[in-house]
Amino acid sequence: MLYRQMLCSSTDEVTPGSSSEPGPSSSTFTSYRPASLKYDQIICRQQEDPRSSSVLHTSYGSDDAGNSLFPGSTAATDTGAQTAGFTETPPTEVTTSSSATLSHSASVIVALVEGRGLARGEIGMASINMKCPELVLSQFADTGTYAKVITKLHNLMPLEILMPDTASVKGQGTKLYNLITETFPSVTFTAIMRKHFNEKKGLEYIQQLCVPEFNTVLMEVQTKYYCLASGSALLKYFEFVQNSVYAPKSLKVTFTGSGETAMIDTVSASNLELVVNNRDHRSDHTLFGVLNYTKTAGGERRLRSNILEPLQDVVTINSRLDTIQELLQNEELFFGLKNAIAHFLDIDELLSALIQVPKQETVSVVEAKITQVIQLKHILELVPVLKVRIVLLFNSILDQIKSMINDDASYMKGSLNMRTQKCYAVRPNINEFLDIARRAYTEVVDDIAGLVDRLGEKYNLPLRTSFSGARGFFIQMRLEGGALPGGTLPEEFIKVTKQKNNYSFTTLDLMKMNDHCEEALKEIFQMSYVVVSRFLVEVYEHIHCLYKLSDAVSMLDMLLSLAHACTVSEYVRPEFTDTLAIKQGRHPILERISGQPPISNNTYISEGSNFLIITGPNMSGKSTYLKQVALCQIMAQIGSFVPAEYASFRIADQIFTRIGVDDDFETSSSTFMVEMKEVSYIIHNASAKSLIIIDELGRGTSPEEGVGICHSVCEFLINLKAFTLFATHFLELCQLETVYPNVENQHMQVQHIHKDGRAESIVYTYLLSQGHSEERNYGIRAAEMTAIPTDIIQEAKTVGDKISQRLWAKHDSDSSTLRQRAVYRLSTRLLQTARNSRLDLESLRHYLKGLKRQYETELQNTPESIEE
Ligand SMILES: Nc1ncnc2c1ncn2[C@@H]1O[C@H](COP(=O)(O)OP(=O)(O)OP(=O)(O)O)[C@@H](O)[C@H]1O
Repeated sequence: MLYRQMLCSSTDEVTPGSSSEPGPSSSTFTSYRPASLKYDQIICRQQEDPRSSSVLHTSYGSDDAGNSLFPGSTAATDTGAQTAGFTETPPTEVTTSSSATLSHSASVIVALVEGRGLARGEIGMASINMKCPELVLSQFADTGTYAKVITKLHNLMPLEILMPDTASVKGQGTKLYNLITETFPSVTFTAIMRKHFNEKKGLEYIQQLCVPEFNTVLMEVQTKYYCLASGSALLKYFEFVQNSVYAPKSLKVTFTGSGETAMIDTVSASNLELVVNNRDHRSDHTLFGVLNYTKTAGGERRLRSNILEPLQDVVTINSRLDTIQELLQNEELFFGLKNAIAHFLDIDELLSALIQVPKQETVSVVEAKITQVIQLKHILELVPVLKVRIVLLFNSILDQIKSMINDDASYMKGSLNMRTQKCYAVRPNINEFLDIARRAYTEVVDDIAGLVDRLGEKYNLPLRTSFSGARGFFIQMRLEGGALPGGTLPEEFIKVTKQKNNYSFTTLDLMKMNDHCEEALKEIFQMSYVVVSRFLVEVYEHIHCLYKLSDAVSMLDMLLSLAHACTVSEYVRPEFTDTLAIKQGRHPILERISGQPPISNNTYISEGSNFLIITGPNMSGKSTYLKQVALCQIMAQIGSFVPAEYASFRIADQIFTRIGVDDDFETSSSTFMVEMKEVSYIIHNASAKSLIIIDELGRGTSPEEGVGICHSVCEFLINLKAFTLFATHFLELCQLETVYPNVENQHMQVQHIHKDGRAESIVYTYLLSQGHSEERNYGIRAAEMTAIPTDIIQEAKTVGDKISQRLWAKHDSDSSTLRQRAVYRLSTRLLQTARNSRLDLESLRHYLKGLKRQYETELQNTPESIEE
C-alpha cells in the first residue's frame, strides 16, 4: 500500500489582484482564490508510521522564519520531510511525484466522505479528471457492502483517493476505508484533515468556480452536505497538487444522482468483460473493444463510461438511436463527420489546462499557455466542418483569437515547428517590444544558418542545421561513404555523436548562439503570455461554449463509433417496451473473436414469464447465451444497435451477473463463499426492474445443499419479478416450472454420435429450445467417452439416480416449501382478480373465502393456515 506522507500548508491569503500572489504581475490575469477560502493546511499522514501523529511539514508550509503555519506544531522537520520522500520544494514537485504514476487512463482524483452515527452509509463523493475540467458530485445511500462506492470507484479508475484522516487511522480505519485500501491497493491513498471536508466551503467553492450556465447544480446540491464536503476537500487538494487554481466561473460542475444510469456492479462488469478481457488485459475482446471506433480521447472516455453505466432514460437513448440511424442512412455525412472528428485534439484536456491559472510563471508554464491558445484556434477552426448547431457561439471567441493570433499560426507536430508557431503566434503591432524581440530571435536563427554554411565551406563537409527540443540547434552531417575525409572531424566540432553514417555535433559559437536564442525566446514567450492572458480572461466569459463543444465532439465521436460498429456487423435498432424480446440474437464479443456470426438464438422474457431456467450439458453454450442477453441489453441502453434481427428491451435499473468463479485467493474465500457473497449482493439489491444472470449457482457445495440453495434463491427471485436467466446443471430445479406460471424451462440442444452402441461424441448445436434438457447424467456420459472402466461408470449412474430421487422426494414433501408455493399461487390469483374483476366488495369477500377454503384443503399437510 502506497501512502503518501505529505503536507501542504498555508501560503498567505491572496485575494484577486493581490501583488503577493506568485502569478502574472500584470493584474488582469491573477490567480483566483475565493476570499473566504484560505489556502491553508491540508495534512496527509503516513498511516503506517506510528510517528505520523507528529505532523511533518515541507518548508512550503512555513513562514519566512521557518516556523510552521500549522496549528500546534513547530518548525518544519527536514528529517521527516526527507523520510517521506519530499525535499524542500514547492508543490509543483509534489505534483511530479504524483504524476509519476499517472498513466494514460488514470487521471482522476476522488474525494470521499461517509456520514457518521445514524448517517453511516450515506456517501458523498466528488471527482475531477485532470484531463477533463468537470467536477462531478454525487451523494447516495450505500449498503454495508459498499457495493455502490466500489463500483463507482472502479468505473472512475482513480489515480488517487482522498478520505478524511479520522476515517483512515491505521488499525482503526472505518470499514469503508479498509475496504477501499484493500480493493484498490495500487491507487494512491491520501488522508486529508477532516476539517477540509467542509460543506459550507464546498458550496462557496462551487458558487465561485461554476460556469454560470451550469449553475442549476447549486439547487441540486445545496442540501447534500456530504458531496459538498468532499467537493471542498477535493478542490483544495487539487489546487495544491496542480500548483494552480481554477479561474472564476470556469469549471463545469455536475451532480449525478442515482436513477439516471443503470447500475452494473464491478463483478458483473468483469464477468461480462465490458471493458477488460479477463484472460488478457490488453486484448480488445471486450464489449468496449467491439464498439470502439472513436477517434478522440473524449469520445473514447465517453464510450467507456457509458458501457459501465448505461442510461435509463428512453428519450435520450432514442435520440441517440435516431442519430445513428441518420448516420447510417447518409453515407456522405457519416464519412464527412468521421474525417472531421479525427482532426480534433483532446478538447477536454485543453479546456482543463486553459481554465487553470498557474500560481507561478515558469518558462514552461508560459510556453504551455501559448500552445494552448494555438490549439484552441485549431479546434475552433474545425467547428464549422462539424456543422454543429452551436457554431455561432464560437465566432466571437474565434474572432478574438484571430485579432490576436496570426492567421497562419497552427498546431503542428515537431518541436521546432511548434516553437516557431509559438514564437510568431501573436500578431505583429500588438506589442512593439515583442516585435523587437522577435526580430532579434530571427537574426540569431539566421546567424546560426550562416555559421553552419560557413563551416561547411571551410571544411568542405555536407553540414546542415538541425534542431531538437533537448539540444536546441546543432549540426548534422551524413557521409554516404562512411569514412571521414582526413580521418577525423575538425577540433572545433564538439559533443560529437555518431549513428551509422550520421554525425551530430556543435561548436562553442553555436552553443553561445543557442543561449541567445533561448534568451530571446524567453522574452518573446513572456510578452506573448501577457497578450494571451488578457485574451483568456475573455475566453472564460464564453467558456460554456467550449464545454458544449467538448460535449458535442465526444458525443458525436461516440455515436459515429456506434454507427461504425453497425457497418462491421449486422446490427438492428432496438425498441423499448415492457418485454425483453430478441430475435436471432448473437454474442457481440464471440462474433468479433470468431470473425463469423455465432449461432443465433431467440429470447423472450416478459412479466408473465420472467424467469428462464436454462439447462444443457457442459460446453453446450449456456454461459455464452446468458452473457449475450446481458450484453445486448447494455448495448441497447447506451443507445447502440444490437446484434440481432429484431430486439426489444425493458429498461433495466440494474444488471447483475453471477457466473461460476474459482476460489478467490486474494480474499482467501472459497468458491462457495464467493458465490454466496455474490448471490447475497443480488438478493439485497435487485429490484423488479433488474436483469439478473445467474450461472451455475451452488456448485461450490454438496449437490444436496446446492439444489436447496438454488431452489430458495430461485423462489426469492421468482417472487421479485426481476427478469432472470438462471443456468444450472441441477435438473431438479426444472420442476419450478410446474409450480410457478412465470417460470419457463429452456435448454441447449446437443446431438450424440454413437458407434457400436456406445456414445462416442457429442455435437453442440448451441441452439436454445423449449423445455428442460433430457440430458441426464451427462457428466457420466462425458466420463463414458474416456477410458474409465464400465463397472465404475455403472455404479456412478446408480448412485446418482438414487441421490436425485431422494432429493426431489424430500423437497416435494417439505411443508414450508408447499406452503410457500401455495401462497405464491394465491397471491398471483388475487392480483389477477383485482386487476381484471369489477366485483363489488361483498362479492370479492365471497370469492376470497372460496379461495381460502380451496388452499386450506391443499395445505392440509401444513401446520399453519392462511389468514383471511
Ligand atoms: N451460440 C454459439 N455459437 C457458436 N459457438 C458457441 C455458441 N455458444 C457457445 N459457443 C462456444 O462454446 C463454448 C462453450 O460455451 P459455454 O461456456 O457457454 O458453455 P456452457 O454450457 O456454459 O458450459 P459449462 O456448463 O461447462 O460452463 C464457447 O467457448 C464458445 O466457443
